Amino acid sequence: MKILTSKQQVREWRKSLSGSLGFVPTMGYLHEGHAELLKQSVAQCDNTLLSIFVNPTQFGPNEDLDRYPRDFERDTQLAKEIGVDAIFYPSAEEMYSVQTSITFDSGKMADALCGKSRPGHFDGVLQVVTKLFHIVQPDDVFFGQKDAQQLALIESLVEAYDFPLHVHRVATVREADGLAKSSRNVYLSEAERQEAPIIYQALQEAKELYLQTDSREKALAHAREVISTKTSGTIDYIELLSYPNLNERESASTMILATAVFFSKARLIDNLIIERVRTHA
Ligand SMILES: Nc1ncnc2c1ncn2[C@@H]1O[C@H](COP(=O)(O)OP(=O)(O)OP(=O)(O)O)[C@@H](O)[C@H]1O
Ligand SMILES: CC(C)(CO)[C@@H](O)C(=O)[O-]
Ligand code: BAL
Repeated sequence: MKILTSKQQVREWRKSLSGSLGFVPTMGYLHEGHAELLKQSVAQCDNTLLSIFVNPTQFGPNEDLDRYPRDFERDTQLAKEIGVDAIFYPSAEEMYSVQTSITFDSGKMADALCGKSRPGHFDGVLQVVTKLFHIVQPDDVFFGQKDAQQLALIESLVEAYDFPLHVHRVATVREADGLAKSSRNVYLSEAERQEAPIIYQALQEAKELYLQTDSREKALAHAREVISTKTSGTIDYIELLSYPNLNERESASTMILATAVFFSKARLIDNLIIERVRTHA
């Protein structure tokens, strides 16, 4: 497995390949969620590249850029076991040495959910993803449904700006007790880790309620009540929107029930996709 640290090395490696290239962008500190993305790429593509880059431009001034968990040795070992062909592991200087006045604006789709509480976050994500796609030139890219708003924005970027690649959606991988796997779960105290699975339980109950009653208000109130009474976390948002458009007013056949919850040192996100089957009398 090759470790590539410069854009030039990636370009040369890319040129040497035969067959298709699958690409899995990450911020490292890999877990089974990332492993699933990588396994799907290895199974479907002739070659797989993993990138590990904690992208500074998607972090707000008071967020966890400096303390974001890192373990490059362990990540390398896991990637090797899965059959990854190369890791792109650039420095921030390598990625951002060229100055430009051109900026990214994620627009309306970033006004909801995480975009609302992390202003500028998705502009940074789309900026780095655009750079990575141009450097790597993959045929297939793999993103997790856990970061549903990110996935929707990347799909929109790819479609609207004609990136010649296919975006694969990968279902959220969970711990045995239902907690969505996340690099940030390590920030949870023991007591918080015990109660964190309640987020997923609350979403499941609210989804059932929504399907039974068709009432957005009842579903959201239930999820809010369960999370606020049964965990010590503070709700950042709970929303029920159309997916992937993320529109509050639209009552679409595919909806997303999504939440973010602050614990003492971690902000966890989770969501469920709801397919509404219309029955005609
Ligand atoms: N539990 C999961 N199941 C499936 N995919 C996941 C899961 N967690 C992360 N991913 C995907 O892995 C890719 C890289 O995400 P990232 O490195 O930010 O991991 P993360 O665990 O989500 O970290 P964080 O806790 O910082 O959000 C993204 O496409 C993300 O959606
Ligand atoms: C897509 C990504 C690698 C861009 O930095 C990041 O937002 C992530 O890990 O989900
Ligand atoms: N997985 C999303 C990356 C971030 O929280 O910055």
